[in-house]
Amino acid sequence: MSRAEIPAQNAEKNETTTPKLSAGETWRALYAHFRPHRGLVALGAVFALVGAVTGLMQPLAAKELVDRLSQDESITGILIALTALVVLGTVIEATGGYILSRTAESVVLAARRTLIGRLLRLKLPEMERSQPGDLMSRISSDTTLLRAVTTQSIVAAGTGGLTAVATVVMMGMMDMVLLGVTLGVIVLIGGCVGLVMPKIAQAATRSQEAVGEISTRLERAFGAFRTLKASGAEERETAIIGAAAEDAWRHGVRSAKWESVAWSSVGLAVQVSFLAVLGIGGARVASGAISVSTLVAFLLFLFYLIDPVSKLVEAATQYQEGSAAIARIVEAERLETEQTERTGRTAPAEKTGQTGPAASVAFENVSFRYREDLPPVHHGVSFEVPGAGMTAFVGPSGAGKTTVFGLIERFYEADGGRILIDGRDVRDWPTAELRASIGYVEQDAPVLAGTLRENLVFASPDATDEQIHEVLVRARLDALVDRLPEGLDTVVGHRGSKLSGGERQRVAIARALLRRPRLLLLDEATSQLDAVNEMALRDVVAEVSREVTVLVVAHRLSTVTLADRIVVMDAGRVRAVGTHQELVAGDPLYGELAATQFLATVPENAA
Ligand SMILES: Nc1ncnc2c1ncn2[C@@H]1O[C@H](COP(=O)(O)OP(=O)(O)OP(=O)(O)O)[C@@H](O)[C@H]1O
Repeated sequence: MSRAEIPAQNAEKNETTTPKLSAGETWRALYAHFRPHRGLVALGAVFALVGAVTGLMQPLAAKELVDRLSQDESITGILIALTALVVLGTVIEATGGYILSRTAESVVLAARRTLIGRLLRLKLPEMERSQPGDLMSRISSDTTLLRAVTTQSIVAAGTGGLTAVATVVMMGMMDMVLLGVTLGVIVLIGGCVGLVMPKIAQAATRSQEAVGEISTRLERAFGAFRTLKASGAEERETAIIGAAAEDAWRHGVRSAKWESVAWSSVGLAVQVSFLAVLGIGGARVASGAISVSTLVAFLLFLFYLIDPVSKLVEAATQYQEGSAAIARIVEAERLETEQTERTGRTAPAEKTGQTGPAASVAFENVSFRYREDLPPVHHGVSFEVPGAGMTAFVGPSGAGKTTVFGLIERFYEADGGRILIDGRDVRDWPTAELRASIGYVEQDAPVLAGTLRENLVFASPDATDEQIHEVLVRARLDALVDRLPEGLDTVVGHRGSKLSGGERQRVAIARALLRRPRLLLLDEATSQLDAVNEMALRDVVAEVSREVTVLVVAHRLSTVTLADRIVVMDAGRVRAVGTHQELVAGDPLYGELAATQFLATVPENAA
């Protein structure tokens, strides 16, 4: 993999490039995360401040100690006071540090919860535009960068600033000339630190983007692991993901470089001022302008200035990293979500053992396109399906059959016409209630990582063992469960990889049935099933359709011949509706499909 290929790879994920937030927007976004925790942060700040003040009193005690020593006075009292100050200061600072770290974790938790809640409610088109891996890295990696900026760095900036001012005032009280020298050095070097700050933010943004790219690529590879292996693509993908990791490393190193420039500037500022104060202060002691104890106290104050100045620099660098992360978090938060809140009405899935009447479905002149820049997929689709019975949708690949299901589920909004379920426009149904009435089995019959039981109860977590057993029998899965070493608690592997294609399909049907739907949408797998599996599936669907409205995107003759009615779709339109025999005789496209695509002859008992 040459370096030249990497920009091309990145070009694909244009849509996930971090937006630039203005300074005000960045601050407001960070403040929104900090706001709910401001009480605890304030408490942490008070502790930090008290700790700093006790630290600040130590030079005064030390000055008193030196003075008493030089005047041959007792130092016991002042020694005890100094020890108490040190111990107290340490305890207070440690408590403040704990409060702040705990609050920082709470900020991360709240940010993660919000993001998880929003991302799982994304509108489907938004999800299709995004990179799931990159979105995952925003939840896992970017949120951790909020940890410091919303707590420690705010407190560090506040307490550091206050302590620095107090220290400077005390230094001024000791000697204005030495203070002038100290501030001169600090301001000069501080200016240089200010120049490198934006570079830290830039490097942090790039680094986070590269981490997102790693997640995106990994998600792609793990999602098609068999294909990856069968294609012999391991090395290529390793190189691509490795290049993204290298990108993250490069920008991390760049950020570390600028951070170390900032830190060494702080060290330099302190050392140069220390030497300057020592030289000029020594001369002032020699000339009698100040006493030795004043010089000692001033040097101790200078020593104490290191901490607040370091805190200010640390706060500034953390702010740069936080601003990189917050831009990516804000972008994810701005993605459009669905309103799927539940209404007062109980959804069928929540009733115990009760199935409502089978739902009727009607499309009235529906038109739809997936995106403005894509051609329409439906050009005025109309059909009517009464309650119960089975309706098969057939047609050439790309005719718009699966899209019918996406519109019924309201994953997408139709651009024109109406879709009626039980005579009621889907736009007037509360989304949660609408979906609770529907069982949906996708074409690739997704089975989730976990146990068979977890898969079955995914859509109806309150299902009883009896209900589970009932659907297992209906989906002809009971024999499989008996065979499995741990029965329902057998782990089925990532995406159900330990099950056969037909078993996966029946698990998906069982899951949908457990929801006790009034309408079952079944997108039949295009892959061929063996005769036993095919028969099992056919029987299950036929049985279910006696009491539930079943719509099937059919790819097999065995399914089609079972249907009460067949809707023939072509290029986004319904061209004919009828039974198998009517259509074989009356519709040339159907006749051709029956003869070729279904790859089988009509069974003798066909309807
Ligand atoms: N999420 C999507 N975004 C953009 N275009 C899409 C999307 N899903 C499907 N399409 C396009 O819409 C058209 C209809 O797709 P649809 O899946 O409804 O066809 P189908 O009749 O079910 O096909 P098949 O029998 O191959 O499953 C196709 O041209 C497809 O490329």
